Amino acid sequence: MEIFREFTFEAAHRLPNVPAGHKCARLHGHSYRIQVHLQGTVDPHAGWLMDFGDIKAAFRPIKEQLDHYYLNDIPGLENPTSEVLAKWIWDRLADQLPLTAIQVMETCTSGCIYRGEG
Ligand SMILES: Nc1nc2c(c(=O)[nH]1)N=C([C@H](O)[C@H](O)COP(=O)(O)OP(=O)(O)OP(=O)(O)O)CN2
Ligand SMILES: [Zn+2]
Repeated sequence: MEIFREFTFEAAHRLPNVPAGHKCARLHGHSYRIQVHLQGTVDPHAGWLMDFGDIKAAFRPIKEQLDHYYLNDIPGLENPTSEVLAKWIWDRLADQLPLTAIQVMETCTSGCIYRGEG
């Protein structure tokens, strides 16, 4: 069984390593949507794998670091692509939750899914 919880935050960024003239080199912002996916077995009495509220509690300190900040200023996010951000979030949750995936949506149509691979 797999469950997920979605979170949102607003942040600004720019991508420092894109080719000259690329629009993403300019300062801009996104309404990020993050899905935290995890796996486990359903407790027969509770009827759930884990309380969604516990996922929310684990994500809270991450949201506090990201929401309404300039991502490039945050250690580890100097080049804040979706891919870098997904791994950054994974690395901060993996010791607390049985993660299967972190999905980052930068826009309604663009995002990435990180499953803990290298
Ligand atoms: N593989 C990646 N490609 C791009 C990333 C990224 O994180 N990983 N990021 C960006 C920019 O941050 C950009 O803001 C988002 O890209 P894009 O899908 O081009 O967004 P738009 O809203 O501008 O798309 P349009 O449909 O063209 O308006 C770029 N690439
Ligand atoms: Zn962007």
